[in-house]
Amino acid sequence: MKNYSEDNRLYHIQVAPGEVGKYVILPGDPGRCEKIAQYFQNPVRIADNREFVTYTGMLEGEKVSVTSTGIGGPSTAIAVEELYRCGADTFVRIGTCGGMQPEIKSGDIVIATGSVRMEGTSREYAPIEYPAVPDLGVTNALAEAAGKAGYVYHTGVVQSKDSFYGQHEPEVKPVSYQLLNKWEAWKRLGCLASEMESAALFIVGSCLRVRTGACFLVIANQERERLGLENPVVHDTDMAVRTAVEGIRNLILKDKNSR
Ligand SMILES: O=P(O)(O)O[C@H]1O[C@H](CO)[C@@H](O)[C@H]1O
Ligand SMILES: O=c1cc[nH]c(=O)[nH]1
Repeated sequence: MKNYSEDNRLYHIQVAPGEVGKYVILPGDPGRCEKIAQYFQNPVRIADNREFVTYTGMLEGEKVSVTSTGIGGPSTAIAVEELYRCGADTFVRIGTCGGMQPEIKSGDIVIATGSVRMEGTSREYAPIEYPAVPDLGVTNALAEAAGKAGYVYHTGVVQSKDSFYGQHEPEVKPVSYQLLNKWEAWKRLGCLASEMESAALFIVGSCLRVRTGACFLVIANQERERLGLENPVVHDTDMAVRTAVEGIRNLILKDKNSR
């Protein structure tokens, strides 16, 4: 495998093999990394290149890391591929999302059991018939963490797309006929929320045969807005971050017990 780098570091994330743990938390926003790393013991900043910021520390005696993916499938796929080459094999995305069903409220947590592949990246890895699904063990560990903490959480299918503004202003786009009709279909099929990275994460994970999972903070819900229901905007990602960190802790403990 070619690193395209003069030293041992992977080209985009600028991390060298061995500098990350097997367990990696993946926020989209680089600004979220330091906050997440504070939940680790002895966190060390490893790299900061483009949208990819990485810290490594310890949790339950295991090396764990956090690397930001930036927005969207292409940079998420790069982060996962390069982290895998550095030794990671378990990936948990923590992101923000917009609710799609009336019962999904701002401040709730959504845990993905699958993702609609309305994005381009995953098509360069697997035929569209193949489902974007996370690992069941990782997903259960996240649900257990959210439940134990007493958070309001929902499990179900989320929609991954490439255009944030295609989600929020579909009517002014030249392809409004497509965006609006598909959004309606996803809603009728019961999609809980919309975000931009989980389909790529799950499909790249399937290709690499590694474990993936994803949890999200619902920041708002345009469908509640449309129905005239209360819809405040919530920005504090702490509950979703804790769900990811405690989910990883659950997995570490389970993995140790099954060795
Ligand atoms: O909060 P993050 O993890 O970036 O996730 C969501 O927020 C961004 C859009 O605002 C997209 O990346 C979307 O998936
Ligand atoms: O509505 C939203 C909120 C966060 N991220 C998205 O992709 N959409």
